[in-house]
Amino acid sequence: MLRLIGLSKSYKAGDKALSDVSLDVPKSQIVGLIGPSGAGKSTLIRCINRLVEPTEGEIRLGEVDLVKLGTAELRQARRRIGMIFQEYALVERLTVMENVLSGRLGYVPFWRSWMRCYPPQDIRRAYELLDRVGLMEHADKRADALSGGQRQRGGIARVLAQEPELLRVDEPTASPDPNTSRQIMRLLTEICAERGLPAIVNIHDVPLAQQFMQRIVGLRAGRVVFDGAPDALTESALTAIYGAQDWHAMRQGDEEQADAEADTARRLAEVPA
Ligand SMILES: Nc1ncnc2c1ncn2[C@@H]1O[C@H](COP(=O)(O)OP(=O)(O)OP(=O)(O)O)[C@@H](O)[C@H]1O
Repeated sequence: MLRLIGLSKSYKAGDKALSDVSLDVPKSQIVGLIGPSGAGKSTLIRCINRLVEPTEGEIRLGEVDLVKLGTAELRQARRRIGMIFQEYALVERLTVMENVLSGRLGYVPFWRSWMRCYPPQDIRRAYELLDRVGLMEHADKRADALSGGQRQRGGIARVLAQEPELLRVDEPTASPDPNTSRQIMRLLTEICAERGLPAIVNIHDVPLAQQFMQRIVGLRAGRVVFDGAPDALTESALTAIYGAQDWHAMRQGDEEQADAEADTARRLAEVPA
């Protein structure tokens, strides 16, 4: 369980990026964080493992307030917090297997990682994870030989190798292919349910968030202005999050994209086999 209590962040330049944010994310719950550019989504995600130091508030993971930890304890605690990035999911020149094993770096002695000599149980576990994300037959390929969606799956396996108690996910849906985005979201939601993992997902695609998230938190100018189930995200809630003008522009953009996708599908259907 993750508990944020009265979290605030002011950057040196004077911007108040977060104001008094309080959130509880119980086990297995996957929360979509939405909001306009500059609302504070990345700041919130980064504050959780103190990559950005909060100005005020508490960050409780289980019984521990991460804000109070010293450097060595924080390093230990960070192993329990997985981060999945949209880009840079894997180290390209390493194999998929080596990438997954690198999730164990925080747990094995330095010489083992340097020699790439991981304990047998870590290797067994890495194979299980590759199997779970559907990459078993790609284990020995270099990461740069994978498609974008496969790399994201590899990134998920690597984070799971870390045995996290919490997942933070940065924009998993920036993929140009909507099918890939949906597959990745489905995989993430299944994995959170299977492992009882709480997750916070920084997500720009509102319809996708509504489809896959159990709960949506809307930020605007560093404050939580919506916190509820996806079907409670009405026009007026979206206007409170994005502002009337931006929300209508976004919706129009979505409709244009849906039209373009339908048009492409129609054309493809017309092409003789
Ligand atoms: N390193 C920094 N130094 C100073 N101000 C910052 C820094 N990082 C972010 N900010 C400011 O904090 C506010 C929140 O930014 P943040 O990046 O968290 O928003 P966001 O919701 O993630 O935006 P986006 O969707 O565009 O990524 C913005 O006003 C931004 O200019």
